[in-house]
Amino acid sequence: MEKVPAIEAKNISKTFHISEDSHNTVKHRLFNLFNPPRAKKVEAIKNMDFAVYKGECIGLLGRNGCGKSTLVRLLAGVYPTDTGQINIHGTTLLMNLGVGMSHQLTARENIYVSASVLGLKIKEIDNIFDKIVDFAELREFIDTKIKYFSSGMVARLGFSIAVNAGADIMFLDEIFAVGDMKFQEKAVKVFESSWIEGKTVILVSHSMDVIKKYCSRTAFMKNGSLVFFGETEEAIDMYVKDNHE
Ligand SMILES: Nc1ncnc2c1ncn2[C@@H]1O[C@H](COP(=O)(O)OP(=O)(O)OP(=O)(O)O)[C@@H](O)[C@H]1O
Repeated sequence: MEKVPAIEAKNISKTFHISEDSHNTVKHRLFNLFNPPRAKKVEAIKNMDFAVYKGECIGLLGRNGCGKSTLVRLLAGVYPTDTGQINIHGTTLLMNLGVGMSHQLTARENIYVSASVLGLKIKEIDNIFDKIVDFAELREFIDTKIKYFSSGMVARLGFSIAVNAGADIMFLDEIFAVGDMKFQEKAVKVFESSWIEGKTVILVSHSMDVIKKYCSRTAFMKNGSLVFFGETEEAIDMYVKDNHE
């Protein structure tokens, strides 16, 4: 079958500039009037080149702080890149602890906002609204602002919107880590259903079992670099070795 690109990343990079504010007492500040806090550079993503094809389920592995979330945020358009170019072919949805959802809005409002960003018309959202609410099991909280939700509840809502509104490309950042057991079982069922067919999924997870089960190819990242992108088994071996270094 011919490979159709869903995501093309060419030479992308992202650096964060963090100020190290150690002068956090009045005394410290006075003594350091002419010695401003130092700025620290974090090269979160270093010159990456890769392509993901339509219908692939890709795993993303690497130790804490290696840049996984930054990479999916760049791909989903949450952050601009410093260099390079990202071409996305299709609608995207980033699902992690509430990114893309407004904490000042209720669950109901977030459903309408997120689904319209995915290109659905109000009538179409009306039609799938109940399905989204039931799948997320959040009916009694539907008019509650999501700032009062637990992280698992936000994850459930986001996943339910993703499943029912159906973006072409889905970035799922640690979705299996936040939900409770019942939700995880549900999420697994979705992965094993026809829903996944034709969709492109980037799955960030520290769970080897999940990655092994669903990902045809896996990327292994270290210190902001893409060290390997290929056979899932090989990527897992690298990740396990890296954890023992
Ligand atoms: N908004 C930000 N501002 C400044 N620095 C950031 C920002 N987001 C991430 N970083 C830094 O970039 C680096 C990569 O962070 P990132 O969250 O992408 O890692 P990760 O691989 O997703 O980690 P984890 O497995 O813990 O979720 C870290 O050093 C982090 O401190």
